[in-house]
Amino acid sequence: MSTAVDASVPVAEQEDGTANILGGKKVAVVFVLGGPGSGKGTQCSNIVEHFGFTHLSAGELLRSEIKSGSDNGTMIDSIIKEGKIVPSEITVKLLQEAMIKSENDKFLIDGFPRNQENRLSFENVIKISPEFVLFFDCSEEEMVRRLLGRNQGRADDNIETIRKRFRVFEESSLPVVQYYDSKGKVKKINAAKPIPEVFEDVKTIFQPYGPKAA
Ligand SMILES: Nc1ncnc2c1ncn2[C@@H]1O[C@H](COP(=O)(O)OP(=O)(O)O)[C@@H](O)[C@H]1O
Ligand SMILES: Nc1ccn([C@@H]2O[C@H](COP(=O)(O)OP(=O)(O)O)[C@@H](O)[C@H]2O)c(=O)n1
Ligand SMILES: [Mg+2]
Repeated sequence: MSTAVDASVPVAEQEDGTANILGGKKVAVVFVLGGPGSGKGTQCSNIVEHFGFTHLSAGELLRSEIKSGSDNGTMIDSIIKEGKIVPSEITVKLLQEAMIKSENDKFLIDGFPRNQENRLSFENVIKISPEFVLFFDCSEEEMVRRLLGRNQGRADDNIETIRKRFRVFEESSLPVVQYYDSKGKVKKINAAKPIPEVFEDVKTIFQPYGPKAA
């Protein structure tokens, strides 16, 4: 594994004194938040392509854990079908393993932290503070439309679970956004626009981190 520090990555000085070192390398983390269907995964793919980040979707990591038949799989599956949030120790461990395994030093962490427990667990275990939080703002009406049209065969993309996910987002995830906002770390994007227009706004934010290395 490369331990070189890429001086071109403007890793922010952290006011809490964390060094943002993981497995011997200095890393930059961006948390990507927004309601279900706001376009987090779609825009993360664009950011990977243009700015060379590694995309880690907490939801994808949990779904792989179910598919792998791990001990926790059945429990994770029922929590996701209920639209609830999986215990942080499971999700943080999956994120930590993926970050250590990666050669990259810039990570988009999509759909995490989804509650204050997620946030504190990441802070305590991984000890990395995000450069900033990218927040996709979109109406529920538009998000429902997108989720019902997503067609990825997801067990949680049905109207009953979608309603539950919206409530969890409001009650548990928005307080995390507010927490980071109080620290001046939130970059809010109007996610209701068409995909290319949203990406124009995203690009402006990521300009200091790119372009992707050849
Ligand atoms: N700006 C947009 N306008 C219209 N549809 C979108 C937009 N962004 C994403 N989508 C579509 O909406 C669905 C949900 O997007 P996704 O990126 O999976 O959202 P999230 O990860 O936030 O749940 C997908 O089918 C995607 O193609
Ligand atoms: N940090 C996280 C992220 C996702 N999840 C679970 O995984 C589900 C799907 O997350 P996701 O990020 O893939 O969903 P979208 O917002 O992309 O639609 C969530 O509704 C939660 O049940 C979790 O428990 N903890
Ligand atoms: Mg997603």
